[in-house]
This record gives sequence, C-alpha cells and structure tokens, in this order.
Amino acid sequence: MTYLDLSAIGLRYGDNVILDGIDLSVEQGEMHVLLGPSGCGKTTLLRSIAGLVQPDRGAIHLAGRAIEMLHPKDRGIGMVFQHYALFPNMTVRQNLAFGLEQRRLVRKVIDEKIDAVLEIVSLQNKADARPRQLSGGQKQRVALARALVLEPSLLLLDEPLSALDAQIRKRLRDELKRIQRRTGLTSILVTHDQDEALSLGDRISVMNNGRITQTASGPEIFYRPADLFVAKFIGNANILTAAEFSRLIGRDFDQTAIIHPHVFKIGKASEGSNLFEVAATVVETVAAGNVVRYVMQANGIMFNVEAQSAMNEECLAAGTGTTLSINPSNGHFLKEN
Ligand SMILES: Nc1ncnc2c1ncn2[C@@H]1O[C@H](COP(=O)(O)OP(=O)(O)OP(=O)(O)O)[C@@H](O)[C@H]1O
Repeated sequence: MTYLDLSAIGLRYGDNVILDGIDLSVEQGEMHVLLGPSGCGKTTLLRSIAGLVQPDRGAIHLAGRAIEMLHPKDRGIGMVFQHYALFPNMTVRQNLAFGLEQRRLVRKVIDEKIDAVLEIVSLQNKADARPRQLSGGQKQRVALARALVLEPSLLLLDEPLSALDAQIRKRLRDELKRIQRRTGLTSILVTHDQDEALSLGDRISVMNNGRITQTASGPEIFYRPADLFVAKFIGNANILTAAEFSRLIGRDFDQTAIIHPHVFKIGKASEGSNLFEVAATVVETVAAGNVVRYVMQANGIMFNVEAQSAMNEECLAAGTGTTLSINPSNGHFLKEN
C-alpha cells in the first residue's frame, strides 16, 4: 500500500531547475533510498517532504493526508542529519526528553519512552553521558533515538553515516537496517554511496539532475540498470558499446552490453551451451582477499574480470593467456541511441 506519495514535485532556484517533476511512491514499512551524485537534488527532495523547503508545485500525501501545506512540526516527520546537532550541555536522556517535554507528557511516560528507545539503539548505559563523552557512532545513535522517541510517522535520514569512519560506518549501517526492520518505520535515506544504498534500501530511487531515473530493488538496479547513467553510477560493470562487444565476441551485436566482472568465467565453455568463448590475455592482477581482480584484453578490448580465489591457488600472472567464457543471459543490454 502506498504510504507516502509524491506527485509532480517541482522546484527552481532562479533559472536552475532543482526538482524536475518528481513522482515517487513509498510503501508502508519500506526503507527507501535516494541515491545520486552530489547536487542532483536528493537533500532538497528530502527537505521538501519534511516541509523545510517549499516546492513550487506538486502534491505530497502521507498516510492518505495532503501535507504539502502543513508546517514542518505538524507533519509528524522525524529527521536525522549527517551532523548530529545534539545539545552539548545536556545528557543523552535530556537530549531525548527535549521533544517529549514540549509535548507536555508526564515525567513517567517520558522516562519509559526514553528507556525503550535507548534499548533499541543499544545505549542503555549511556543515558547520563554528555555528547562529548560519546564516539561519533554513539552520537549518531543518540540522534536516531531522538527522532525515534517522538514516534514519527515517517523517518528521513540525510547522509546519516557519512561523517563516520569506514569501520563504524559499516557497523552502524547494519544496525540501522536492524532498527528500521524492528520498528517497521517507513524511512527515506539519502546517500551518494552505492554500497550503502544497496545494503540498506528495500528499494532505491536513482536521481540525476532533479529527476528520478529508476526506482527498483537493489538487485534490479545493480543487474538491470534502466539506462547508462544508472549503469555507470552503480557497481563496477564493464560497459561495452555494441561495436566493442561485437569485436569481443566476434559476432555482430547492436546493443550496449553491461557485463559485471564476475560474469566472465575463466576456462572453456562446456560443450553444447550457448556461451561465447574468447581468448584473452591478463594485463593486470590484483589479489584482494577472497577475490582476484584482473584487467584482461581480448580482440583489442580491455575489461575487468573477477574470480573467486581459493587458498593455495595461484592467480594468473600478467601476460598469461587464457580462455574466457561469457553467458550472455547473465549480461544486461541497452539499446544504443
Ligand atoms: N537555497 C538554495 N539556493 C540556491 N540553490 C540551491 C539551494 N539549495 C540547494 N541548491 C542547489 O540545488 C542543487 C541540489 O542540491 P541538493 O543539496 O539537493 O543536492 P544533493 O543531491 O543532496 O547533493 P549532495 O550529495 O552534495 O548533498 C545544487 O545544485 C545546489 O547548489
């Protein structure tokens, strides 16, 4: 069931079109990710939903109610930003109590709600700490708890992990997914990081120049990008023009081929199959833990190949000749303009 519905949202700043007629439906309980390069309008779209920016046109419905004319505080929407914006002189409990006190709830109810949400974000033992005594990851969990404790009907997350270092970022990413599943809170998360989008999003909308180019599940976006922009932005697929792919496989072909590096198999094709076989030369080898990444060349075309590596198994050295097989049904093909 559609829970949040955006229809024809448009916004200009002067002559610049920032949001160019955005239509988007988000299901109840969904974690929806807005993914796109810097400046494509992700944050502006998120702020439009929250009411912090007023679009020039379009309608926004949340749980069946038109909200585009409502004041931000009347929309029942929670927001978490990249920078935590916690009150530095207040404890974690006081930071969380702030919004609840404004709602004039009695102390006992406030404390119960705070305890419940601290348990969700695993910070029960930090209730009396001040922000300066917390790590970046813990501060961001407090910021998340502060939004959750107000029981919003929609949660908006604007690059919530991007100020954190790589290891904490990955841990908090997994935790965020767990918390979102546990609370069942309909959420929209903005990021420009494809790994984050693919691991967090039930569905992903890829944005470019104020438009949504594709909305689909992570695997669909990854393996079946709707256009070249999405193909280039997501993952590390080999993108070969029709002419290049024709040269590679030695047959006429009239579409751009999107072939992920792990789709190439090292070794001969099994007989009777419809696999293509090409003779290739290893140009470069990088052993990266459980995978080996190769740059290979065949018929004058360079491309990336990725193979699983086993312990005690030699990788192919640069200069080695090998045979590659490709199953075209594991590739994705786009008509050329
Ligand atoms: N108040 C404003 N006045 C004029 N232009 C603005 C304003 N706010 C944003 N913009 C412009 O709108 C465009 C979209 O900005 P937005 O912050 O939504 O992009 P984004 O996709 O979130 O980028 P990033 O990932 O870098 O945060 C940018 O070109 C930006 O310069």
